[in-house]
Amino acid sequence: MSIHTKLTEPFSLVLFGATGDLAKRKLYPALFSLFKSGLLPQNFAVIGVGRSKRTVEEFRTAVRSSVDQFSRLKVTDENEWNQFARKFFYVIADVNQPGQYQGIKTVVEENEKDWNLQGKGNRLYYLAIAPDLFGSVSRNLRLAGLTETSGWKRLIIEKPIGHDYASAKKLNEQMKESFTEQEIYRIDHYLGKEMVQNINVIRFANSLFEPLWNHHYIETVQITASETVGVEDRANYYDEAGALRDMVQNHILQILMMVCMEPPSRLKTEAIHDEKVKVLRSLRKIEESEAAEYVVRGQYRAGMLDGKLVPGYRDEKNVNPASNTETFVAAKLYVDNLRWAGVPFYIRTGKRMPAKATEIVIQFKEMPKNLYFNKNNDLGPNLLVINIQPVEGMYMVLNAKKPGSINEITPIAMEFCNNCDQGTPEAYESLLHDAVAGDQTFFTHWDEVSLAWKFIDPIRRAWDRGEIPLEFYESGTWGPQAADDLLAKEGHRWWPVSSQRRHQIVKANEMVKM
Ligand SMILES: NC(=O)C1=CN([C@@H]2O[C@H](COP(=O)(O)OP(=O)(O)OC[C@H]3O[C@@H](n4cnc5c(N)ncnc54)[C@H](OP(=O)(O)O)[C@@H]3O)[C@@H](O)[C@H]2O)C=CC1
Ligand SMILES: O=C1O[C@H](COP(=O)(O)O)[C@@H](O)[C@H](O)[C@H]1O
Repeated sequence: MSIHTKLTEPFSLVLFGATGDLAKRKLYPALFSLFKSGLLPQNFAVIGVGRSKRTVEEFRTAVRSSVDQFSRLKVTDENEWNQFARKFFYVIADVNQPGQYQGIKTVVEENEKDWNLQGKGNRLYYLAIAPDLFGSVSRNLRLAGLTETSGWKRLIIEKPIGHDYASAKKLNEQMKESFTEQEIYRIDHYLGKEMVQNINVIRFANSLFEPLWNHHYIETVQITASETVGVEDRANYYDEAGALRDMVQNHILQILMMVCMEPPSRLKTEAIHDEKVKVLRSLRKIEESEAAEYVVRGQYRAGMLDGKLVPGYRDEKNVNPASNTETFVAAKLYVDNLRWAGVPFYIRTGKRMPAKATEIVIQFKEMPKNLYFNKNNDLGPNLLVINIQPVEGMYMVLNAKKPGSINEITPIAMEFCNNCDQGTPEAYESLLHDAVAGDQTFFTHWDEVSLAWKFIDPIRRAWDRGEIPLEFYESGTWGPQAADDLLAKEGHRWWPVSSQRRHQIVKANEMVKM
């Protein structure tokens, strides 16, 4: 649903994890931006839950400081702020204690009474807490009667959903005891990003691209999600998870599905999910014995980034000094269906790389080189680059005549920037909006989660057996040499990321000649 659609139905948002990092950095700012944009209904309430002792006033003050610090849209008027702040409540509760849900119920019911909606309020339960608590919260919500309403009830959960297929399945079964699949909203925040949502439009609304979007015309597809940050203060989670579970199982595979899916029969949630799931079903399985051939894992060492020396992963706070956790993954994937037969999809993601960039490069097949225009061996392939972040947009690299020459070729670029002139909604704004609106299109279905784990698990097992080397890369570089070799074997190479070159016509010469 368009984020510009005003939400009109009253609702209660019960936010577990109200004192946590996600709430502070993403959720309160997103709620405020939605409010400030006039998209929230007159009647809504946010009931924060945590064990930390806070008065309602203290909680509202904490929400204010998170909005001031992180919100896309800023508070410009104290009346506006007071109207927003009045919607926030706080309940001290340990989610493992069923008896402590009564306090939550009281606040929810009081608000619903004020809105003349006794017994029929709409309720959104957001679990911004560790996944091992999801089962217990779902059960306790039901035991406390909080799932009994003739309005709608929905459960939003965050990743990671388990650490492998078996644990994800168990979690899912626990949640299913209280919520149906249609009521469970699994967040993959990449699906809330503007340009990820734009992939379908770029593909299916342009007769320029749609006929070419297959193995007849596309040589390779590259998906890069690079970060400059290291593990930061999340080592307790990350050292267990690693990049394969943290980024590939969810965000990267979601992007892959969007790039590869067939046109849906209708622009409806079910039809889109069906097509995405078919991509995962066609994804060539990588057996444990093949992991070394298809996947590279790396870990950052100390190095220079932005002119500063940064420590190696094993020296980071709370990381096991002998850790073999991967902070980088590169892989060669194949989608074995008629559209994509033989096209390699190269993916890479890593921390402590030279730039923050999420990009998709569609590399088209080259023109026959023996024809007219390749005298100087300077005829490069056409590229379509979809910039997901930080710059949102796309550009195409084409070939044209060098001005003044006879038949000399020069690469040229055509660029579109989505967020250069004005900001676009943050992923969490869009996702919160859709969850309240009841639109599951950009949330992940259980089939997607389960198939993604089934794809990842054998690779993980191969690594856990320790038979495949962990490659090291210096911080501030594009990963280990093995990641370049993976492509070189197929006669390909990574295209340099371009999104650092903000608001600048792309230097296609550099792109093509590097
Ligand atoms: N932070 C991020 O950017 C991202 C986070 N996520 C996911 O979001 C979830 C939350 O992450 P994050 O905010 O970083 O985690 P934090 O550790 O910062 O916060 C955890 C929250 O859980 C609450 N909590 C923990 N145990 C209990 C309990 N027994 N009863 C009640 N409340 C409890 C804490 O409140 P209190 O201490 O007051 O009890 C706190 O509010 C996780 O699933 C994470 O994987 C996903 C993507 C990005
Ligand atoms: O889910 C996660 O994503 C972030 C990267 O998100 P982005 O929106 O900044 O690209 C990553 O840093 C984190 O490790 C992972 O858990």
